[in-house]
Amino acid sequence: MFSRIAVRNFSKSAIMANAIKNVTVIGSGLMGGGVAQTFTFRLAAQTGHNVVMVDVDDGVLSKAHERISTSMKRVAKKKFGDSQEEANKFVSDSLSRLTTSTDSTASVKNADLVVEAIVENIDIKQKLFKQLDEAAPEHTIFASNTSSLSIQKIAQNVKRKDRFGGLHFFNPVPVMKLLEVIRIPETSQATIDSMLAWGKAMGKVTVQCKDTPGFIVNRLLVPYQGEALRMYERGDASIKDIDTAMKLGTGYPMGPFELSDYVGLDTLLFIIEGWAKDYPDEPLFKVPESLRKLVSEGKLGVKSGEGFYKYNK
Ligand SMILES: CC(=O)CC(=O)SCCNC(=O)CCNC(=O)[C@H](O)C(C)(C)COP(=O)(O)OP(=O)(O)OC[C@H]1O[C@@H](n2cnc3c(N)ncnc32)[C@H](O)[C@@H]1OP(=O)(O)O
Ligand SMILES: NC(=O)C1=CN([C@@H]2O[C@H](COP(=O)(O)OP(=O)(O)OC[C@H]3O[C@@H](n4cnc5c(N)ncnc54)[C@H](O)[C@@H]3O)[C@@H](O)[C@H]2O)C=CC1
Repeated sequence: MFSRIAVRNFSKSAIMANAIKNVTVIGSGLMGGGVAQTFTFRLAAQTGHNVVMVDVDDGVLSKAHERISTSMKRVAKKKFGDSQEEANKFVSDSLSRLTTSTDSTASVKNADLVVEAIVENIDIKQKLFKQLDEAAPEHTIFASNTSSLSIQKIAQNVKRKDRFGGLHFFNPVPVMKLLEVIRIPETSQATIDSMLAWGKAMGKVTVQCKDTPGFIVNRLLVPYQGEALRMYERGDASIKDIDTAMKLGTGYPMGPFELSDYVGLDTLLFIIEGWAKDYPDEPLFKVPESLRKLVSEGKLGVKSGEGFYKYNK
């Protein structure tokens, strides 16, 4: 009985995921590159899908493509250890379904799903989606990977609000199993079902959430990171000891300072500043001064070579 239900559920999601043949990922930095990598890897097993990876910066696109290609070769070597021929075929078949573009509007002309992962700026996201709304076919589903902005605000200038939602991935995307699926009041059930099915087809475990600040994970995680910074600022414990305590005391893979460096201190500051502005009475959204100082000094974490810790670039 259980297995019959499972089979029925699987085939329902497989059918819905199958309706999505062409996916466009806009923004190919840390997150978009990871999203495109995940989609390309999964698509290799499901013929007929195509991924377009878009960025305004040609250099970012070539780097992302190179990273995907290197990872793909590594995976192929593991998968087809003794057959170089099969490994090469796997890599070339997969990469033949991945194209790159610097033209956002042209890239959505055949898209069934668009995942936006551009800079965390409401004006730029709104402007992009307005252009995409005019260029994409009527059935295309739009999703934002925003960490902290309101999906409703991002969708403000878009007519297809019933085909708009959030698909929030986690860093590093190919490794982290979770995908948050976010609805706005106008999002249709068919859109949510397609997004859930797509997430599952991409190997993710999905959870659903309303369009509230930080959705599930960041609403809990960002205040925790803020509290760790305030604990350090008060002099209650050192950065290293707080990280050690949370790793060994709770089993987290990274302590709050390591994780902040990993996510990017500029990204973290941007999230907290935005919420502090919108919710001035919420003490958990207060901006920690030590965070502001590091960002003003250009110390952004792993990506800049220094944050709370130093890294070899
Ligand atoms: C800000 C937001 O909006 C939301 C967010 O993203 S919040 C941040 C969420 N992310 C986290 O909390 C990450 C916490 N950290 C971790 O889970 C782990 O430390 C980690 C997965 C990053 C690294 O784990 P680790 O075991 O120390 O790393 P490592 O042994 O190097 O790698 C494990 C595997 O992951 C792979 N991997 C690691 N980083 C990767 C990346 N960036 N891309 C692709 N693969 C990666 C490695 O290749 C390795 O694969 P194999 O086992 O096939 O060789
Ligand atoms: N950094 C993180 O850990 C996470 C970030 N996010 C969200 O993902 C989104 C992207 O973040 P990151 O990848 O970290 O940023 P990033 O800075 O690494 O990448 C953003 C990319 O978007 C490109 N871009 C900017 N404007 C564009 C436009 N109009 N059209 C096409 N490309 C454009 C930039 O050239 C850059 O390559 C943000 O909304 C962020 O909040 C979500 C989960 C985790």
